[in-house]
Amino acid sequence: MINPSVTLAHVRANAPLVHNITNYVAMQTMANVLLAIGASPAMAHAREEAAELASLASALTINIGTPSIDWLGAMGEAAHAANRAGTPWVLDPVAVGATAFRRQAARRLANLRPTVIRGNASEIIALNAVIDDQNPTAGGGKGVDATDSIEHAEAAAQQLARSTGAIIAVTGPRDLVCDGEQIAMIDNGHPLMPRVTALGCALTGVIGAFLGAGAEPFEGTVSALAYYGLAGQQAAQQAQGPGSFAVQFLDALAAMDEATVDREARISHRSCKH
Ligand SMILES: Nc1ncnc2c1ncn2[C@@H]1O[C@H](COP(=O)(O)OP(=O)(O)O)[C@@H](O)[C@H]1O
Ligand SMILES: Cc1ncsc1CCOP(=O)(O)O
Ligand SMILES: [Mg+2]
Repeated sequence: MINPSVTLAHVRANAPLVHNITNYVAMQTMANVLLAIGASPAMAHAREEAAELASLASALTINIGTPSIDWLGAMGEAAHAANRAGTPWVLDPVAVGATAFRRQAARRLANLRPTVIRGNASEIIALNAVIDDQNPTAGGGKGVDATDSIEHAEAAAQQLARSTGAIIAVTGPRDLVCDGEQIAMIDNGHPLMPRVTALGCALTGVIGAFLGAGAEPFEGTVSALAYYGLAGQQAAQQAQGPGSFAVQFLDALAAMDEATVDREARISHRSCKH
């Protein structure tokens, strides 16, 4: 039985420092989302300081949305520092199927033992293909957007969990979390969420905050997804479209009543099929 409110309460009480090496598009949205949930965000991608900051933080997130060679060096050093410090870290393989450069970057990072990997269905299918040395074009995706269904990504998520040792979170109209043995499905969320850029990237930060507040990785990831989706549902009730939704969404994350999360989280659990 997962109680999403427990970790939300820990985040609010402890304000974990979350170090993010994220993309130019997501930086401000992600920082605002982390502040709204009660965490303390820090964005830092210089190679000169990435490892030092990662070893101070409660959690690290690494996102390849706008990659460059310099940033990749910082990402690798930060991931190693997090591993040395026993700090949880989350990988967001944005648009990994799109280019050879992203495939190479994501393969290197996924092999550095991330605690959680979160992506949309197409990203998880593509990353699994990369790690498994399959056809590099496996997994559709249109740039940063998904073209595959969650159901279609289930086998890839399971295989990727087993090959990397990470918890795999696949997000979309429904969310799926897999640790290689068990699967949780989360049926919260709203169709306006993918109409605002960087809400997936910001969610990666929220997972980081939940783990940084001490949650066990599988439970913490499921809890973060349920809370986030529920905030999307609440925001949509007030919104006129994507613009006002973005504003309402921050307010909904901040105002979320902890008992409401436990009551309205739609989480189901089962074993993996194979
Ligand atoms: N069609 C949808 N209906 C409900 N929730 C959605 C939908 N698409 C995405 N979401 C939610 O939006 C958030 C970001 O997920 P997603 O759009 O898959 O990430 P990304 O931006 O990385 O592709 C998640 O909380 C997910 O549940
Ligand atoms: C549009 C875009 N281009 C490069 S990164 C990025 C943001 C992607 O954000 P998300 O994966 O949360 O939609
Ligand atoms: Mg994304």
